[in-house]
Amino acid sequence: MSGPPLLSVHGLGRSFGGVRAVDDVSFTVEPDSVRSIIGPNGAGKTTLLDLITGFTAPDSGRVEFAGRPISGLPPHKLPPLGLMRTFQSARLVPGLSVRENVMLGGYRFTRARLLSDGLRLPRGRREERALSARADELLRFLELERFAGADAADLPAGVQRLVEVARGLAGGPRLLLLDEPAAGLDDTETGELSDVLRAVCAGGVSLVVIEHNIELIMRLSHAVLVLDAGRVIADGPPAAVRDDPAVIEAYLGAGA
Ligand SMILES: Nc1ncnc2c1ncn2[C@@H]1O[C@H](COP(=O)(O)OP(=O)(O)OP(=O)(O)O)[C@@H](O)[C@H]1O
Repeated sequence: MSGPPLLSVHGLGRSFGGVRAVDDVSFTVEPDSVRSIIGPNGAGKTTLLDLITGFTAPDSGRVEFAGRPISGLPPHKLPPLGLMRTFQSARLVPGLSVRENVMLGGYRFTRARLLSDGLRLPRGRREERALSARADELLRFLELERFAGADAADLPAGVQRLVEVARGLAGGPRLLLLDEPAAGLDDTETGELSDVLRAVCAGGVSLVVIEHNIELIMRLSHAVLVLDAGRVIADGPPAAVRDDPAVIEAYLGAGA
């Protein structure tokens, strides 16, 4: 890991009424790394992701991605730059196949694209075939090809989470932000997810992972940011963060 950071967050802040949800948060994501964000419920983790990806406007601070300012850009401008995210709530689309769900992650909603799709022009069909081929390639990479034609809603939670990762990769990001990818998974499924995320990172995609599963965080991360009540209370390698008394008191508890 060397060179300038892939993502730089400087002094981000946002209040909702009287609640300072994110308070002067700064951190970086290095190329080819996994950066985790942990903290108690309500610590501001999802709001921080929303501020980085343009879903919520910050009231202070700025963000740079790959050396260019991205503060103020609307969410749909970020995937073409190489920044993708998944959502805690927006899961796979039921009624669509796994392949179709993955293809959704690769669409570029430009005006020209909507026109060529709407009119069924050759360009639209060509892009459709390219997206389908890319989806199959990703499903092979994640060893999910046997599920390609299945209805996404019929799959076990562990497989659905992996398909969400595939969908996040479909647009060819340099950085993928994952909001609680292990939510609802058992130990075996979490282990599989961990292997997949490692392989994704080794393949040149950096990750930001919000998670409550500390085992996963410790296994996966190069650096961990800890939030409490909107503020950074620790930032460093996983082992140092785990042993930090402030983190133990605010989040991990005596049993961790
Ligand atoms: N749109 C909103 N309007 C009002 N308050 C909000 C809004 N979004 C977040 N908050 C508040 O901001 C604080 C941070 O919430 P956030 O969801 O970012 O925390 P979190 O760390 O992601 O929590 P969890 O682990 O439970 O997902 C909370 O007090 C929450 O109630």
